[in-house]
Amino acid sequence: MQTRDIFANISPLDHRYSRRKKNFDQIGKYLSENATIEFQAEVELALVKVLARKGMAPEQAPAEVEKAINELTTEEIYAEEAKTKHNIRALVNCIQKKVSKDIRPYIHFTATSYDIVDTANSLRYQKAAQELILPKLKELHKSWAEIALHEKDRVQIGRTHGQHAVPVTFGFTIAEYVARLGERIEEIEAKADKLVGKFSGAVGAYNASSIFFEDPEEFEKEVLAELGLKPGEHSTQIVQAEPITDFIHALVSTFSVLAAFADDMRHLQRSEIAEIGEHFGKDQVGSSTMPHKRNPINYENVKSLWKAFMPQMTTVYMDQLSEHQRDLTNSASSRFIPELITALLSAAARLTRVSSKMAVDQENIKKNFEQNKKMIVAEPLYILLAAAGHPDAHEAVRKLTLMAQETDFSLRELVEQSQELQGYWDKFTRRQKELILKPEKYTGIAAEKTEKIVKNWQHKFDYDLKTEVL
Ligand SMILES: O=C(O)C[C@H](Nc1ncnc2c1ncn2[C@@H]1O[C@H](COP(=O)(O)O)[C@@H](O)[C@H]1O)C(=O)O
Repeated sequence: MQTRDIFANISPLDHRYSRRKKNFDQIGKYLSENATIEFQAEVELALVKVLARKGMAPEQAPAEVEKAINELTTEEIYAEEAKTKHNIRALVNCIQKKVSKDIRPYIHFTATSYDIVDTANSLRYQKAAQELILPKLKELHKSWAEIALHEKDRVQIGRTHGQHAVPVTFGFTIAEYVARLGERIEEIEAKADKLVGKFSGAVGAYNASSIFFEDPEEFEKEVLAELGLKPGEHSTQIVQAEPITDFIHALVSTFSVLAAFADDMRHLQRSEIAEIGEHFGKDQVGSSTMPHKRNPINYENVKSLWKAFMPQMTTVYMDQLSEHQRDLTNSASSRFIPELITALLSAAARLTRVSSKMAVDQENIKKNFEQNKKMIVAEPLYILLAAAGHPDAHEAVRKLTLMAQETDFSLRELVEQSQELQGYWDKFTRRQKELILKPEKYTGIAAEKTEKIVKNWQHKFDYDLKTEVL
């Protein structure tokens, strides 16, 4: 077996959930180990650029450093780390070896390792959010908006506690997720914008940079501005932990929305419910032993990935604690954040694929609705009786539902058989009576609300839908 074979990798994210996808190179651009080092080198370059601009480093320093970092390889840095046992010193040494003697002193000048590491991470996560995560999630969002709009009028039984409750529409069911994902997308956008860098040295008091700069905070701002970042209000050897914690929380809670959707859709695929289906390829196998099966494997995969990565949030919270001006216990743990992001991207891509080919079984949605039709109107009936002056409407209707369960009569028929209740019934308007006689009309404003939600997000995210929102 060749060592470069992708199946030699340990993480299933490499060989199973991302690498085989055509966008892996793009993911690797921000989340791979090569990217980690490239972004760190980019921060070292920004420092040299500012030093040269200030006349401290030779004029040609940025060009030389840029050339040097273009030639850097991850392998050589790891080989150097094997000697130094310090990854950032290894990076600095490798850059220094590639530039002329008079430029070497300005590599990493006044910096501590985490001026580089934390700044580079904020930068790559911010870019990953803008160029990778947000577009991918918006694609998924659009596919859900399409379904919501297309299905806005399709009456479906609403379920609470797994029991038939009162009617909604299938579009409304999906609109919940359009709203929840939309709000999370905005949250990711906001939290990515708030990621910060630092250039405040080994304990955050600008000890080294204040030797050379009258206003070291201004110098920090200049270096970070080269990269499009800002500093936080305070830093120690590391940036304040909260901006990255909030950013990852936004990602993980988004992942939870995806998992909740997947779980709901999986339940709607149960044999007894069968209201939707996953597209099934003609050569696809459902079960190795039961040839008839069509399993909701995609939804199950998303929930499973979420189970693997959602708990990582606990680690992120633990990384908020660092002793005094820092300890290194957040170092190894934070190296797994790219995996969490990759898993989220994989789940989003999978759900987009499945959602855009979702099969909605109109017959079964109707059949399930009809199943309990006579009970569904218990709620409007009791409310209308109360509004018509019945002193104990809830109890009266509860008794009717028990009778309805024991007989073939509908609630309406039982009302008709009771002189007392019929008296209240006669006070109902035509429209109110219709709600009891035709439970499928008892959907509240499900369709309008669906349309409103879709329209809101279509406007915000500026995408076209096949089904027009008027
Ligand atoms: O600017 C500095 O370096 C300041 C220094 N603190 C350190 N800051 C940043 N990195 C450091 C530090 N110390 C070690 N290392 C190196 O970090 C690497 C940790 O590797 P891993 O545990 O795999 O994540 C691994 O390569 C470690 O060697 C201090 O003494 O405060």
